[in-house]
Amino acid sequence: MAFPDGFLWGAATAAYQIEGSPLADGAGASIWHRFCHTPGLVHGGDTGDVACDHYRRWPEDIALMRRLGLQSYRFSIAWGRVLPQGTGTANSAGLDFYERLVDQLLEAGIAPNATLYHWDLPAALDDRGGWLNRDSADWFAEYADLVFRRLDGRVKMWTTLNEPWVVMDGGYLSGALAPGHRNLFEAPIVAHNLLRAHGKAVQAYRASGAHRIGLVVNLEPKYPASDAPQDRVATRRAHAYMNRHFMDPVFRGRYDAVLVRMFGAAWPAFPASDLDLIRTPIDFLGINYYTRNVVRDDAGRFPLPVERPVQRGATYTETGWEVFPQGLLDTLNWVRTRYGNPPVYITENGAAFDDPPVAQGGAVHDALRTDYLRQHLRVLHRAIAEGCDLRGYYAWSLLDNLEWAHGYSKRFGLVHVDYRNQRRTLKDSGAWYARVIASNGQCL
Ligand SMILES: N=[N+]=NCCCCNC(=O)[C@@H]1[C@H]2[C@H](O)[C@@H](O)[C@H](O)[C@@H](CO)[C@@H]12
Repeated sequence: MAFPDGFLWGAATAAYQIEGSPLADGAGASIWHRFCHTPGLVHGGDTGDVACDHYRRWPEDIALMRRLGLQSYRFSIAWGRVLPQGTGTANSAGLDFYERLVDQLLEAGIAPNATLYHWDLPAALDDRGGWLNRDSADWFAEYADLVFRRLDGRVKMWTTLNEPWVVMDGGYLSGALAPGHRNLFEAPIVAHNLLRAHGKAVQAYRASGAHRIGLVVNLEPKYPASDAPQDRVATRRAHAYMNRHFMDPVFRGRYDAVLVRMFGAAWPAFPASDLDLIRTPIDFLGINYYTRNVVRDDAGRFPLPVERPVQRGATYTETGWEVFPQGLLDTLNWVRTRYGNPPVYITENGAAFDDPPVAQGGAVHDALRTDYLRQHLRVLHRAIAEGCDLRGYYAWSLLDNLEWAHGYSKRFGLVHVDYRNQRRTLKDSGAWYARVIASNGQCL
């Protein structure tokens, strides 16, 4: 099932999850450095102090990307490496690191796809209120403009934010992610400032950039557990809270009324002009897809109860997510029909499984991951046939890495990392993905 000519095949990572050396060469600490170094918050007390040591081993990792035949590599830039205090004086060593990485990617024939914010807010800005401060949109635009002026042209695909929903829900409601707040009144303020920051960065790009910029969202289709009215109402609420929450303002210039009602008194009165900023047109949408959610009656409770009722006969990943490729097709058709069929890249898709250990001779027989990826790629081919403007796909992740509060206990990589000695081993799924890329999907 060949994909269209020019379909872009890649893999993705994020700075704090792979780089290590979070304070090297003048870099400023991030909220994830602080979060990991706060006892009890991350599995096993794991931190990003070393991670995959990519800050030093990036040439070796580019060689791995060449071996996979990647056409593009999605990575994120650590704001605190570039602006240690978040604003003000730039750190040339930090900019130099990303410039060298980009230049070598281009040398290898791999198109860089840079994400400006993948959750690692400079701690100095969190001390000034972080995303709760309306000034955060200006701080982000200053950072974005600095990086655009340094790298645009060599980087031709930019995304502003990675998964603002997770930043809001994990960082300010459940508290499971940095900065670990649990405050219903903070969540909509953070979401709104993230969206304003996105809009200001897009406007900054239109002033100086010459290529393409987008936004990356996590979309998770919601299905009612039954046809009972209370299950259907709960499903619509879950859909409003996660999926329409950011898509509606960015593409339609207004918030979902169901969402506003759910927050009730916790929903502030935002200036109408903010929505004009937020809906500044983008060039493409990045969708991170992992799983679906089956939703039962929430009895009107908010925040929503986080539950994933077990589906008989389904396969589940190590993060507890049901393997449900149909949800990816349903999501892509929903985006196509509700938001005017924007150009879409799958910017993350993958799974953590309990991989077998590295076998003698260096192999990792991760058949479950290969099967997960194959099922989802086959669905993409159908989505294109059904009219979705799907431009490319990035597997999550190039390397096993720091899975946030799960620490190093969950492995998503196409490449195994032995954290004791940083040895990389290409897994069977990685070798298989290389064949998919080489055949433009023909071998699926
Ligand atoms: N309720 N509920 N919801 C679950 C919704 C899933 C949200 N998590 C993600 O999408 C994260 C994304 C992240 O970019 C990457 O940095 C992470 O390593 C991967 C794997 O975890 C995924």
